[in-house]
Amino acid sequence: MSPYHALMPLPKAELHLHIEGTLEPELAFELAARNGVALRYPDTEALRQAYRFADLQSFLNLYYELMAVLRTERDFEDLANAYLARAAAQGVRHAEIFFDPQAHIARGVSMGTVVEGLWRALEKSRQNHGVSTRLILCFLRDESADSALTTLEAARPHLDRITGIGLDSAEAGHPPAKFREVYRAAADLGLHRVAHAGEEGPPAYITEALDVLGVERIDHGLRCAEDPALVERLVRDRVPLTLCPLSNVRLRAVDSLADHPLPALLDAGLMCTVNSDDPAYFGGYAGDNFDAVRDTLGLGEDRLRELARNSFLASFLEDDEELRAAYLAEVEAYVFP
Ligand code: HPA
Ligand SMILES: [Zn+2]
Repeated sequence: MSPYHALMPLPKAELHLHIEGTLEPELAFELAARNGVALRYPDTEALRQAYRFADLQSFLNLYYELMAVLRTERDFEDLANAYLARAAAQGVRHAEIFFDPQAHIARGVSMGTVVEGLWRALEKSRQNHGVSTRLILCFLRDESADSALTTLEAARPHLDRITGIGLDSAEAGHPPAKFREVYRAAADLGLHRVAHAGEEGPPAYITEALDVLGVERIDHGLRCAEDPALVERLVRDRVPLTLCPLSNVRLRAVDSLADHPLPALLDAGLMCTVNSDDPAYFGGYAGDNFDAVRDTLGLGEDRLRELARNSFLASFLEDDEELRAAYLAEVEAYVFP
């Protein structure tokens, strides 16, 4: 990775971050010991050796397995605080954080434990870490549409903590339209809507997420590059893409970082952002992703500043436009080293 971390202080918002994907091996072992959960790896080094993925599914298998260590409110609080501290050290000023409640409920951990545990860290995040936050509840697209509706129902007592909904997990074979009803219900509740689309799934899933689910941002969206008419639409409507370059390399969505379409997507006029996805698994947090695209894709200062600006413009900060304006001013004032 980057020989030096020049872009760590560039102010940025992180818009594509799965909190369960920030579980570092050290914390996984600490929580396993605290909760008496057995892991099938002898130590952190052995666990790290398992971080070689052939595709999205092979990653998801380990991601869901390790969640077994998360059991109490305190565990979720500790997980979020560890992420926020690392993110702050990499210039993240605002984080919109995904969580996967179905994966926890299936293990007997309640929605309340997850949301209230995360909230303990999030409500003090500006004081403790200098990072503002939002929480986005994701539905697992390889579970049923009914399960998503039940999950939204379970979240109702906690909606004052939740800004929006998303859609993640195994994409291929699980088109966005499967979740039409729960997205309609979430819209009626005044929730923001995003969805993973075009990571492993085809460009048509991006179109469907926009047309059927009414999403405001596309998570990943990488494969839009295969459909020029879709790119034209995304440019015209200024639909933000939350790209995750290091994730794409680790999950083999691209052959190498040098082959990543980010420069071409920016040149096409798309509203791109750069994010970390599951940083404990993919080799880097937000600043690491910025450093990597600068070093490997040769993005210049104008493009890097544009990415940082886009991250705040695409964030769900419409309830605090003053804060968004302050962040945008920080981006414009930033002096590159
Ligand atoms: O990169 C991802 N893609 C889909 N689902 C996910 N859940 C966690 N990370 C991911
Ligand atoms: Zn993701």
